[in-house]
Amino acid sequence: MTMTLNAAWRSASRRIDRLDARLLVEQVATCTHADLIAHSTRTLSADQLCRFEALVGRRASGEPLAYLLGSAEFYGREFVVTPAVLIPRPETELLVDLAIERLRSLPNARILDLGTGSGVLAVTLARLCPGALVTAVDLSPAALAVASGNAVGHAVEVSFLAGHWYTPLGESRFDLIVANPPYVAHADPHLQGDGLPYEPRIALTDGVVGGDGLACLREIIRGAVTHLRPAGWLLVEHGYNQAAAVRQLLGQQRFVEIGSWCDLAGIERVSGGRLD
Ligand SMILES: C[S@@+](CC[C@H](N)C(=O)[O-])C[C@H]1O[C@@H](n2cnc3c(N)ncnc32)[C@H](O)[C@@H]1O
Repeated sequence: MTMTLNAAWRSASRRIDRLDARLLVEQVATCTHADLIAHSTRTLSADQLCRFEALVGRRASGEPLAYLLGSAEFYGREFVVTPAVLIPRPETELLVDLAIERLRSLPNARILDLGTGSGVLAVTLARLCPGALVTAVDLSPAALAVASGNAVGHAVEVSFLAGHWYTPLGESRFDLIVANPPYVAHADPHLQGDGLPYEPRIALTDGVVGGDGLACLREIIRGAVTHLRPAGWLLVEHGYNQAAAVRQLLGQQRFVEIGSWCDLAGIERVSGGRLD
């Protein structure tokens, strides 16, 4: 059986979001949106149709579109994503904005990205700050393989290290540390919904039974004091209801200019401070 691109798109739009259906048709037919409009009577082969139906079925079951497409957009650039990495979120772009503001006067800054996942923060900062020296750490070797592929794809150099937060870094110190660590509490019901069961558990939650989700943030904030250069900045992403707790953690260490910043929805999602 074969089907025109347009018919396949319309038929899938009855089961999944129309835009998702369009992107999946374009993926299977290896065509652009313009091709889809101009050549909508082109047919999908039986093999393509079979692959398309399988993808639509997976999307209808809740599998995130980014894993089906194998890519996601972050800060205006495309990144390869696989189920080994968290799908980058728009609110994480706020971390980039805040980092860039602080790096303006530091053209050769040393930057550390903790929990790099797909490498979106490390790679984006390396692209935007060509003189910077960027290091990125993750516990997951599979995530690091995706991240280093993204660094090659975006033609930047990042030193990727495997290990637990600061452990692989020795005594190195940085001008700026960014981190989007796992911060969803282990018992949070959101972990069961909206595509999250498909994402790596290690990227979402610290796994502490009965915990508040802040175990990784506590460790990162404590360790930053010995891995920042004087006057260096730490910027961390956190949950929608964790800003006050994170500011308190920063206040317990030698941080000044402590603040929280809102995402586009007006929710405090990034907090940070400068080492005194
Ligand atoms: C929320 S994801 C962030 C990924 C990426 N930075 C982003 O913003 O899309 C958190 C990442 O932290 C990593 N991670 C979890 N525990 C870690 C640990 N103890 N040490 C280093 N990385 C860890 C996970 O593998 C995951 O890639």
